[in-house]
Amino acid sequence: MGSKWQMERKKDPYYKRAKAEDYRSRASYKLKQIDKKYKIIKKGNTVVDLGAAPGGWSQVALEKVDEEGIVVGVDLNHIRALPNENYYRIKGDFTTPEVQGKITRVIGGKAKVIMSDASPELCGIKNLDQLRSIDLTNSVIGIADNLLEQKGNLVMKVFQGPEYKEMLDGLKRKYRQVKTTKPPSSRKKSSEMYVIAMGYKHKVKK
Ligand SMILES: C[S@@+](CC[C@H](N)C(=O)[O-])C[C@H]1O[C@@H](n2cnc3c(N)ncnc32)[C@H](O)[C@@H]1O
Repeated sequence: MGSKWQMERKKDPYYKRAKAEDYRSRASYKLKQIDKKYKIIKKGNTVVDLGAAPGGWSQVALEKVDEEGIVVGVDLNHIRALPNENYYRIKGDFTTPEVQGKITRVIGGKAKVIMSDASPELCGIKNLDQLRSIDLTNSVIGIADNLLEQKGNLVMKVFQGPEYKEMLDGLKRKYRQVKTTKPPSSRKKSSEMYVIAMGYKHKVKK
């Protein structure tokens, strides 16, 4: 007998599908559903996957970019290797200049897509968790400011909190189009949302 969480997971259709289709995570379907709707990743793109372990989003991105593009997965945790020669892994904290420098060196220029499914480590204290979430979101937006090429796309997971609207307004000034979505594979009880910011314009000074 497993735990309640393990039992629920076994019944989850996306978990079963991920196992059957050889994806490392049920989260793969979130990116598939987002990309089907917004067409954010194209053949030949350079994609940076922030908070990539175990690698489900990276697998989907690799299918999309094909052999002509590259995907870089970054995580605090080890990401097991994938067979694709155009997949690069970086272990570390992407909020640090050191890891950001490594990403820049690996892509050798700018990225067409920055995506982040990163979740902060939650401690259960609401205010503190909200702050951690905002910090992580701001880091992802800052990385996109530095690494995205003109007309590039950003996809990131966010948790709705007090600064949510302000964050969206900030993105609307920098991107041609900003959408929010909760893909069908995102659990209803989770407060996560995904922001899709398309067509990066330029860095806007506050
Ligand atoms: C929900 S998982 C990502 C799942 C992934 N999209 C997939 O499909 O397999 C969130 C990940 O974000 C990573 N993460 C959170 N904060 C991070 C940070 N500052 N630097 C690097 N990775 C981070 C965690 O270690 C965790 O592996």
